[in-house]
Amino acid sequence: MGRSAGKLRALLKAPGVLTAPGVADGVMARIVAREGFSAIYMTGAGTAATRLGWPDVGLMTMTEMADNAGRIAGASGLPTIADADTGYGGPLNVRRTVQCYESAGVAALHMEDQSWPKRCGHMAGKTLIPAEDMAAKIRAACDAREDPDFVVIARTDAIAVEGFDKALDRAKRYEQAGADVLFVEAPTSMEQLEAIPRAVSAPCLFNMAMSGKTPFLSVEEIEALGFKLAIYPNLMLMAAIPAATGALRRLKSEGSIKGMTNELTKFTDFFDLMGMPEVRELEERYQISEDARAGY
Ligand SMILES: C[C@](O)(C(=O)O)[C@H](CC(=O)O)C(=O)O
Repeated sequence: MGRSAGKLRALLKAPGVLTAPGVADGVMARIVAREGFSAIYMTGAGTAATRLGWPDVGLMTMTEMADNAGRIAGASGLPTIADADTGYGGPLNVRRTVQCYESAGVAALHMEDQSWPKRCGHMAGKTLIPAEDMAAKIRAACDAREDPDFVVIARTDAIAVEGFDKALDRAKRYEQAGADVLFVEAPTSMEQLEAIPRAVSAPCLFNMAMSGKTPFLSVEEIEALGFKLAIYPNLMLMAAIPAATGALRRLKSEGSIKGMTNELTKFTDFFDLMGMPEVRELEERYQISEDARAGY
């Protein structure tokens, strides 16, 4: 996990678009690492869903989010880009947010210009803070980082509230305030998507949300548009929900799990995914036998 922000900066400089699947827990984080992705994203919507069973409407607190982000960074070992909602207050709160995320082992956070309580960027009913207040929060975030490589991503939710041109004005303003990466939330057309990376010189983030507001584009198309980082916030959760629902329905209808065991992850594969080979190696290194364990 050490120097993960530096690793993320290097990945952002490399050719191509950096693809960061979104997760909210350690199991999903392990899958992303096993499947060979080089960066990971902590979704706020998925975190609210996974931790609380509630939607993304500003119910999670800063420390809960930082804690979850740290667990994901730890379980995946990957440079972690984490949702930090609005930064949880004014510039002073933002400073503390950056410090907490950084000490949790996160490489980057994104912070948006919505007022609190925020809502998922793809939902109706958003409101914004003034651009100058957001610019001050971005300056505070940049000042607060201890590792100069820690990546500050500024998000604007202005498209749905003030229109596309104002959203681009905000993005430019946030770039001047020091944001390393710009995230213009919920563009709705190819014209908008083409204009965003051209409007600023900092790298841009593409949010492949599942709402359908933003066109579903391939990684090649995202790259051709000039975006540098693509997040897939809830892809894995959306894939897991029908699978889990199907298993429960079969349990109900068949009264047993016997008929589905071939389709399920095997017990040993599950623990291997969770790092059992590493545990075995460590047990060997420290000579932790069953007898020794009995003495602890
Ligand atoms: C990026 C996002 O903030 C998230 O929480 O992952 C969400 C994603 C989503 O709900 O699909 C967003 O507001 O876009």
